[in-house]
Amino acid sequence: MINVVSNHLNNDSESAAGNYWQELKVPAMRLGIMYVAQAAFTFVYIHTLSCVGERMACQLRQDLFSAIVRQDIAFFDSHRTGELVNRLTTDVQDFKSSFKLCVSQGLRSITQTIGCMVSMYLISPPLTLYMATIVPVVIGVGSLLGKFLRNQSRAAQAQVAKSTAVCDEALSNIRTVRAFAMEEKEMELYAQELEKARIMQENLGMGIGLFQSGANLFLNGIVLGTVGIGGSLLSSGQIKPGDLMAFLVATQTIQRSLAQLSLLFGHYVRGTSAGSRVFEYIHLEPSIPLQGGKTIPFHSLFGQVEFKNVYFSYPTRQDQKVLKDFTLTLPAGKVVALVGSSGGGKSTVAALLERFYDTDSGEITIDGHNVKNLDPTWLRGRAIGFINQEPILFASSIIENIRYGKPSASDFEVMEAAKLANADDFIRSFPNGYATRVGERGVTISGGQKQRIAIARALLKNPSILILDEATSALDAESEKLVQDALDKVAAGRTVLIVAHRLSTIQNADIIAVVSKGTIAEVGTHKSLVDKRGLYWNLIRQQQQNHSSPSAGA
Ligand SMILES: Nc1ncnc2c1ncn2[C@@H]1O[C@H](COP(=O)(O)OP(=O)(O)OP(=O)(O)O)[C@@H](O)[C@H]1O
Repeated sequence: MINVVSNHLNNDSESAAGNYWQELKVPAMRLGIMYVAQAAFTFVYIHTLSCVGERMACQLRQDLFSAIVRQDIAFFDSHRTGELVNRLTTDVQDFKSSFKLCVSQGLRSITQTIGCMVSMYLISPPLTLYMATIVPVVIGVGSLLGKFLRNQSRAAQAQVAKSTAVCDEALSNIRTVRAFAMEEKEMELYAQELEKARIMQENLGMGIGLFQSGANLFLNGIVLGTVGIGGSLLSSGQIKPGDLMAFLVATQTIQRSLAQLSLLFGHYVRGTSAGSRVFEYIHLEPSIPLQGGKTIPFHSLFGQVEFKNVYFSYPTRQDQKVLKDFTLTLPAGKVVALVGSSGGGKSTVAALLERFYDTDSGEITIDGHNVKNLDPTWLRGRAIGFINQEPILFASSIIENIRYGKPSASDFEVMEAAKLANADDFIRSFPNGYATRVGERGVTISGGQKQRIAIARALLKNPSILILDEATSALDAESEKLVQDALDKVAAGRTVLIVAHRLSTIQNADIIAVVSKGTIAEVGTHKSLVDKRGLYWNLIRQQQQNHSSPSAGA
């Protein structure tokens, strides 16, 4: 009996469950489809936003880097590397994060607010009008405060960049820091700059916090105001209780959305000020463009250089006239050496020929063409070779460092250039030969070896005009002979401008010009200048005394 009842009951409950399932099947499936669609939308939305953000950051970094690299040398005289790197990294990152956050959360809050406003208007136009008059006040106050906080944010970000610059400088020059036992001092300096940044960021945080708490108070006031005005409309029968309830729910949703927006405000402030720091350089036009202008065909380029009444001050130090009425001719195919006391302006002459800067007045011509009318990329990339004898090597292989002189050069051409520069033997003596990687600043090879790699690099370019900015640091006798020998080979058949610091190396120059206080004081050959017993003769005597004094003392 019990079994029968229980079977019956079971049959009953099974059929009830069956009916129940039949009724629920369609809505449950709809709900399931909705959940899957929601998951799919969430995925598409997050993925799309992430793609847009990353592509934007990547593009911004590319644009910013190419804008920075294009800037005048004067720009780099007044901006520290660390600050520039900070814009490329931290500022772009801040801009991207704020953009993603503001778009994802801001869009939701704004659509929620608009949607609720519409339904509120449908419920009660007078109450909605009251709401609508208050929202512009919030926006107005927000914009004013936003402007103030954006300036604060910009200042704080600039300070962060300054601290990064201190850190960058110390790490880039770690050998000097170590040699002078300045680690503690550098740590202190960095800590000081960081501390300033921390205070500025905290003040900014306080400003944003004050704005948010004020906005919250204000928004809660709106809800209270709605209750008050709604109550009076209710008592006068202008609104039904159910509608007032619905209106209040919508008001609270708006309040939550606007509170969410006020939270986003801090990110918006940081993002826009980071963005303006990024775009400031992207929109900055250099005064000396990289491209544009005439080129002289290789076969008709003789390399006669003339400086005519050149006056020049560095843009960062306008009040100091570095060159004054500087006039000098470098005949085609001849070697001209600039000598003179330190700070006289010799390296400046070389920098002007490379058009790192433009003259204030006067002109510099190559085969009669003003360098201002020549294509700067052609001028620096093809016409002029620059060998700084304290060269910087890139953190890559030796072969790539030499190929920097002509990216299209074959391995054979690179090796031929290295042979001419007396570099092939020492490069092959390394276990990895030409594939040997040199350190970040080429620190894994000696000074003389670095110089010969730099000479090979310039040789590969095969320029008509060569500038040799002589090293101030002396090499040992053997190394110096190898370097000098390589230089003699590389100089043959070209117009050469030597910025000389040691007079012993330039006695055979065709012309020696003594630069003093930004002008040519004497010019002639070694013999004629020695016979003259003037400034050049004095310089030689000074150097001889300097060289002989240590041995005299010994
Ligand atoms: N980038 C720069 N910005 C501002 N002033 C500079 C810059 N480079 C050099 N100067 C200044 O210009 C003057 C000439 O410098 P320059 O390097 O041309 O002299 P130099 O004769 O080559 O000296 P040295 O023999 O010591 O290398 C110096 O007073 C120097 O301080």
